Amino acid sequence: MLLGCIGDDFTGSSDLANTLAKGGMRVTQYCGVPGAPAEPGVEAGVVALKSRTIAPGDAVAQSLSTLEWLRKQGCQQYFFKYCSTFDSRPEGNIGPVADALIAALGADRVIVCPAFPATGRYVYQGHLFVGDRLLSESGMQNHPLTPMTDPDIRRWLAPQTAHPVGHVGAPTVLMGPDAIRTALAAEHAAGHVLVVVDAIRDADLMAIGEAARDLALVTGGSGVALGLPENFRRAGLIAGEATAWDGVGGPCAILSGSCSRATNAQVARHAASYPAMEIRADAVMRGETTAEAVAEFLLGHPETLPLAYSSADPEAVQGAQARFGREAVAAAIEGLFAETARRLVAGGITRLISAGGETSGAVVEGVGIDALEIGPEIDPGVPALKVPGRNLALALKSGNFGSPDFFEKASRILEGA
Ligand SMILES: Nc1ncnc2c1ncn2[C@@H]1O[C@H](COP(=O)(O)OP(=O)(O)O)[C@@H](O)[C@H]1O
Ligand SMILES: O=C(O)[C@@H](O)C(=O)COP(=O)(O)O
Repeated sequence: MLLGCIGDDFTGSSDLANTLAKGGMRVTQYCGVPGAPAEPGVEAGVVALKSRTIAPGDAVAQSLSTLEWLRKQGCQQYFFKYCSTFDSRPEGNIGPVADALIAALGADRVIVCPAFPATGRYVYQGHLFVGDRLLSESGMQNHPLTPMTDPDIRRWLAPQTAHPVGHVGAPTVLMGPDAIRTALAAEHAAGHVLVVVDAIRDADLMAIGEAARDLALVTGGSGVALGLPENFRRAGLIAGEATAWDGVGGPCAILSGSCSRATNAQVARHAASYPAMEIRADAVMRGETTAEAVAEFLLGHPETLPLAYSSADPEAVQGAQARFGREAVAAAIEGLFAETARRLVAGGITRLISAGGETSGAVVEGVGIDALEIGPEIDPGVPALKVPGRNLALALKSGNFGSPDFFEKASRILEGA
């Protein structure tokens, strides 16, 4: 294994795995820290954690034990994957995990770059944009768990980390890898360990990737990983053969616990043409909606693409959180999706589509999956996935990713169409 990656959620990890696989690396996504060594031939290992919104101390502990396993696999470089919308809270977990990895690896200049131009995430002058809006006006200010109310990544990161935060601006990045390397050295000399690096185009990310060749640790969205496979290729370390991927036929079901704008639109569109069950937070909290009932509904429509969703608009989410508490609602809905997913797979579902990072973490844990093979890209940032040795394919969609017809499209690609 050459590149060892720690992902703070499951959709984000499959997004990173997708980028590395497209870059020609042989990638496996692991669901939690594996209990055994990686199988031979894996060039990039992406360990998915569900650590984005847990207590910072727990996120650090899980990330460090992941690092320990990755180090045992012989990795030459490490990547900490977080969200392209920098999802975090004033107490973490991006800063605390980055600090712990810096200490463990002795890293002294660490790129921080959530940019992902293919999905409209740009970093310019230290500020994060989604499309033509600042992050804090993009809908992310209403996220159920990590409301992002400040678009200045340097300012948002500062209270999360013990290190002063530096910046390499777009004018330098546009000059290419040597200029970026020199700027990182200057930031290092100025005492800045974590350095926010601007990027607005894939070409910028390729240049940053090249400049990162000798860095022990890189952090960011999947975009900044775009240039990393090329470093290994130039060094003659990766084989670059694509592994064959066959789809999986059989019944399909869709679970959506994401309340992000893109998902809400995908849910509304899908529900207009297919069987759909709305899961209301209040009914879950009162025990009126159970996993048994949700699974029964979905398994009752085997010939179609049935959907069950708790996706709701910001007012409904805020109302439920005010009545029951943010963490309590999230935990109850995630628990419901986990148990529903377990029942679906036990009931014969072979293609499972899940929308939302935390939701997907719950779904994968509910089904009990150790590792995932990476298949073709469904939409930018979302690959088709298959469970090795089982007749089960998945798509784990990040909340704000995917075209309006994502669910139909994913079902076709999972089938190999
Ligand atoms: N109707 C709802 N009311 C309140 N919280 C909800 C509702 N539906 C889902 N949630 C919670 O909101 C969170 C959504 O996060 P996630 O699944 O990561 O989606 P995204 O990828 O869009 O961020 C989850 O913890 C989920 O359980
Ligand atoms: O970088 C991204 O945007 C995604 O890979 C990701 O991490 C998304 O997280 P969720 O929106 O919570 O699924």
